[in-house]
Amino acid sequence: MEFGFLGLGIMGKAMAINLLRHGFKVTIWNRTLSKCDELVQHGASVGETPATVVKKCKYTIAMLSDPSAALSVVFDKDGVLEHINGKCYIDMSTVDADTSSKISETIKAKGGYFLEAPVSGSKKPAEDGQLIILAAGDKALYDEVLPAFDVLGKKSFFLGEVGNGAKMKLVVNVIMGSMMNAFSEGLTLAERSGLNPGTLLDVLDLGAISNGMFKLKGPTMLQNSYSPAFPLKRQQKDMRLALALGDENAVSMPVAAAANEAFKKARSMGLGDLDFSAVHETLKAPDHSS
Ligand SMILES: NC(=O)C1=CN([C@@H]2O[C@H](COP(=O)(O)OP(=O)(O)OC[C@H]3O[C@@H](n4cnc5c(N)ncnc54)[C@H](OP(=O)(O)O)[C@@H]3O)[C@@H](O)[C@H]2O)C=CC1
Ligand SMILES: O=CCCC(=O)O
Repeated sequence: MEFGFLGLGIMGKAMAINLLRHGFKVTIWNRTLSKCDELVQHGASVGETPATVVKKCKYTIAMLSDPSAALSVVFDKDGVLEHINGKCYIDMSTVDADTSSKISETIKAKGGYFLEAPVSGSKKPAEDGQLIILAAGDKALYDEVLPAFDVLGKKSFFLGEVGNGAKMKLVVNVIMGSMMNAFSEGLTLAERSGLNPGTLLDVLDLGAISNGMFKLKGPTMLQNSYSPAFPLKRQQKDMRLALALGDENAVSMPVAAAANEAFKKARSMGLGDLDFSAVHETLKAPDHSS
């Protein structure tokens, strides 16, 4: 099975390498061409534009930063639409439902097939083929590409009409972003009140709120180490999109709104390219209270 792959950032690179390792043929494209070099070593071919990739491959996956990138790669000159007739496009980027629907409707109107399939799980699960895939759209296409999803993920969900995958992903990430802020406040409170925050991690891990994120990020946060697995600017994008979904559905989300403010503050401090756990740094501003 041959796949096109557009977008070789943290996630796209790991996912495309995984497909190559499992015997899929992969033709790649990335806006910054130099990022293709490493994948060529793994056996990938390079397409000059998104249009040439789609022309060559029956199936093309995209893993792009945000709604504006997802739209640009489809609608701009030399974009996906130019050769989409009869071809299949699977957008795994985290975007809002409106963006996904706009892409879907246009692709279908031009004779193509569309599936949205955002993922839960970060850099390591992407490297290990342990993502959780939240697909929606064309069910026949979903069934066709399951062999690839089985390589990329540990579990795939088919959620019905286009938009449901995007919404599910945003709901998951708004919970995650809010949890990260509560966790960060707790670590800081432990430290400032004279407790050993390492012991707090052990206590948390034994109780009802033990979870993978605390386990993975806690030790590195205590070392002020924020090598990006999930860049903070992407988490803030997801908070923004999830809050907009809350607006549309008249859901009051004060916890998420406060978490979003913390991520915005972190971005304003120049931390956007670090891991989203760097929101922890916002609590370290000088304290003039005493
Ligand atoms: N990192 C993570 O843990 C997870 C991320 N996600 C989601 O996956 C997607 C990718 O994330 P991630 O890999 O971390 O992000 P990165 O910032 O590492 O990669 C972003 C990718 O988008 C490309 N891109 C950005 N703007 C444009 C544009 N205007 N036109 C064309 N290409 C563009 C970049 O190209 P270039 O190299 O030229 O900049 C790069 O390939 C995002 O939607 C994110 O929310 C989902 C689950 C986990
Ligand atoms: O969108 C990014 C999600 C990161 C994760 O699920 O760990």
